[in-house]
Amino acid sequence: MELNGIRYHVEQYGEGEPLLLLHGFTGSADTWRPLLRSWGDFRLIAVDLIGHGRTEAPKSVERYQMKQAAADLAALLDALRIEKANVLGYSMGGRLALSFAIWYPHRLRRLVLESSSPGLKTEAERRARQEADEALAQMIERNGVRAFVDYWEQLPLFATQKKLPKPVQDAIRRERLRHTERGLANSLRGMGTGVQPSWWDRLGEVKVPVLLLCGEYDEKFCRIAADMHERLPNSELVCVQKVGHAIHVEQPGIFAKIVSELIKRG
Ligand SMILES: C=C(O[C@H]1C=C[C@H](C(=O)CCC(=O)O)[C@@H](C(=O)O)[C@@H]1O)C(=O)O
Repeated sequence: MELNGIRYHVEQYGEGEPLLLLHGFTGSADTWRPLLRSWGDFRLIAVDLIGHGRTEAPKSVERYQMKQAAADLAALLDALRIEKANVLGYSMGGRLALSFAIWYPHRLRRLVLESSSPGLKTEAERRARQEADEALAQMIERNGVRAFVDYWEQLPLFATQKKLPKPVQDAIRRERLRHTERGLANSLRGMGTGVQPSWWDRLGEVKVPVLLLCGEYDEKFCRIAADMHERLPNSELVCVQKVGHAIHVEQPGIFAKIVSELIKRG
């Protein structure tokens, strides 16, 4: 469907409480496929975010900015005639979900943030990250998606995924390889961790119930989640044991159960 001039790939499953699913960097709506049956009593809306998968990857970096991507989500809910939705974001998708919560609080029922962050606290951190992400974007454009995926999947953040069954690892790799150089490079430049607004000082504005999820072995994002938990007025922090960054991949059953319980809690 077209949202603010961009052709988005959107998948819908089931009926009931609307649950908007936002994948991470290098992900897509396919990220959530193993979980669809677990959430059969929700109205699931899974999108390929801008520059990812089957959604358009425009040339303009500005079009990927958080403000625009959040406006696209509001347009998506309008198109689906959903006034308020539960929004679940993983990693980059969580940064977008939180940005949506700040800019469109009246469109939100509950928020689930898996292994995510509100951006970076200081201008110095943001500047350094922007430079690192620009270098990574240029590497993608110079060496191609396959070389980037080879590098990306070796990050310590994803070390625990090496213990997953080979077919699961292969599915993650196939999903990552499906993107274009322009889509990934411009996603980093437009909505990367260093370029997005920092929400650290505005977390007090998020009044809806927030479920913060992190994986025990993902120390960095567990520290971020604990800090967010201190600042959010209505949040719950769950540290899922014996998993890393991508909880929904490593323990899909536990992940689905925790999320379902939050949404059904009313
Ligand atoms: C490596 C760091 O940051 C990246 C890590 C995770 C985020 C993500 O969406 C990865 C999803 C995946 O590959 O499974 C990504 C993002 O938020 O855009 C970050 O760039 C780090 O150490 O901060």
